[in-house]
Amino acid sequence: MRIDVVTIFPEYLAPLELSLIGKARQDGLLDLRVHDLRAFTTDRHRTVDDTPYGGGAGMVMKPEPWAQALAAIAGDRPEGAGKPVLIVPSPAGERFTQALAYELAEEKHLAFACGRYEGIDERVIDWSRDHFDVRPVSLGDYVLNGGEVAVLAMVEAIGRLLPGVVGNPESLVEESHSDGLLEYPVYTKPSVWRDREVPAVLLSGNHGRIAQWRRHEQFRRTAQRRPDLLEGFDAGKLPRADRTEL
Ligand SMILES: N#Cc1c(-c2ccc3ccn(Cc4ccc(CN5CCCCC5)cc4)c3c2)n[nH]c1N
Repeated sequence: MRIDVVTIFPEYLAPLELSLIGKARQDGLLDLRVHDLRAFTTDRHRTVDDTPYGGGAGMVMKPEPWAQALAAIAGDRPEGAGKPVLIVPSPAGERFTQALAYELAEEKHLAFACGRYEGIDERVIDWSRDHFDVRPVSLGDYVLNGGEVAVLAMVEAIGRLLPGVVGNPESLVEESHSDGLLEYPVYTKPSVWRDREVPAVLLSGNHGRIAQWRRHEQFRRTAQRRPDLLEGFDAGKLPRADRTEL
């Protein structure tokens, strides 16, 4: 997969040189390119923002540098390749979820437009639709200062789903949200730590009972912390022992 990121703070994306994503880049599994938006300005002050039409606080990102940067990305593609997906982090976007991460992990080419200030001139989004499949996406219901933190999270969530990135693909199967539920609790040595014991079932070696206990813990935690995830969940799919708890 190729990923392009356009930002006025390229150094904000440095953490993507570390750990699993960094190794995926070294191994050629992920071609991640970070572009400084200011490289696409033409004035001596490398201006990327201006005052908002209609008044209001703050500044808005000028359209032309964005069009130059995005055109360079859209134009640098194999002949006949389909439109890349352009993800525009925004508080007004569709919610980023594990399901969306799986969907985007299937794409060959993603681009991310990291806005700052009060956002990007809306005409850029409209113009981009001729060159990209444009997806405004929100990390969550709170306001950040720009799109870079969202891109760090999204690239990690998407990148770890790519074949070969995570050592043991099994570990992708039982994580939170992969089956619509929160994950079960995990423990390691010592079996007694500061007078706290590991649940005995985990020491039993009975894999059937361990699996049942873990499934129950997923439902218990989800009901307690994220009951919204259980709305519309088909309780009929639950093992009988789980139904009483919900
Ligand atoms: N993903 C994601 C995000 C973001 C995010 C993503 C991208 C940018 C670009 C700039 N900002 C800062 C910002 C955004 C909106 C406002 C409100 N204004 C009100 C008046 C009309 C204009 C907008 C203020 C400042 C961003 C924030 N925040 N939270 C998420 N989950």
